[in-house]
Amino acid sequence: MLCGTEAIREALVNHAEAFSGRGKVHIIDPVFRGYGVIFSNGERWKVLRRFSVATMKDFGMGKRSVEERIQEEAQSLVEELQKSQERVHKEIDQVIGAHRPPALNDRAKMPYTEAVIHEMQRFADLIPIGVPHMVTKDTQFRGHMIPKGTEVYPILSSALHDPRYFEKPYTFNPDHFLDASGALKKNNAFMPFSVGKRICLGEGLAYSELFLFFTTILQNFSLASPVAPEDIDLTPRKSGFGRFPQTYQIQFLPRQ
Ligand code: HEM
Repeated sequence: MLCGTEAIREALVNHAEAFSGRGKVHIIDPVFRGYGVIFSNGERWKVLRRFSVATMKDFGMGKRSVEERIQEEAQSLVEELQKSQERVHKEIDQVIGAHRPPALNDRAKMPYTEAVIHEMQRFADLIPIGVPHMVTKDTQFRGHMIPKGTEVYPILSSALHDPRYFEKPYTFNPDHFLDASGALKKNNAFMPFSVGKRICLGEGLAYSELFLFFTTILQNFSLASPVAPEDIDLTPRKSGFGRFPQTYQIQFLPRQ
């Protein structure tokens, strides 16, 4: 188990090649049988990773077209949610007028929104024990000899709740990602997508979606809960390989 920000970074970034193997996930392995970019190893993984990155680039990842597609998706989600309140909307449209959808280059000017999204990902801690790695060769690490083939779990939760990097690790607080002047602050322990050679391949896409969906929804609605805030139970429904939240009721209140 790799616990804590430094241990995870030292292994997955400083010894990136040695720790780039994929360990076994026993309930999933019989399905994937070592195929697919997530569960493959060696030359097969290298080829698949290069192929996947190239394919995503061909499909326009990081280009304007993907941004537009996500905006459309976000917009249609908003439209779904707005259907029952069409009258209110007409009124809003007449009084306020049409708004342009949020765009990715707004991010730089929205440090607080960015901090909230970072904090949501940190607090949600979706993949607490990470996806197992495997050392590809005998490796000296922090005075220990780790034999080739050893499975290594980067405990992402230990970084996302590292008290040396987050003042109140178990409290939702966007200030964790803001400096004194209100600018977005990089935090080395923020690694919901992991780090190093096997870092999530969809990081850019997932983050773009989170930003565009979140800002599009909040541009159009205020969110509320029918339950008093102090009665909301934040204990996850299940916590194992994934950390699944409970089911909540949420109110989308169209903004005036
Ligand atoms: C919020 C959403 C997501 C989170 C939190 C997340 C997190 C992760 C994590 C922790 C890993 C393991 C990294 C490691 O082995 O150290 C991973 C791997 C991976 N993710 Fe994601 N992911 C997300 C969305 C996506 C999306 C949208 C895609 C596809 C477009 C994607 C594709 C992959 C792939 C292909 C790998 C395996 C990379 C490899 O083994 O080389 N992920 N992800």
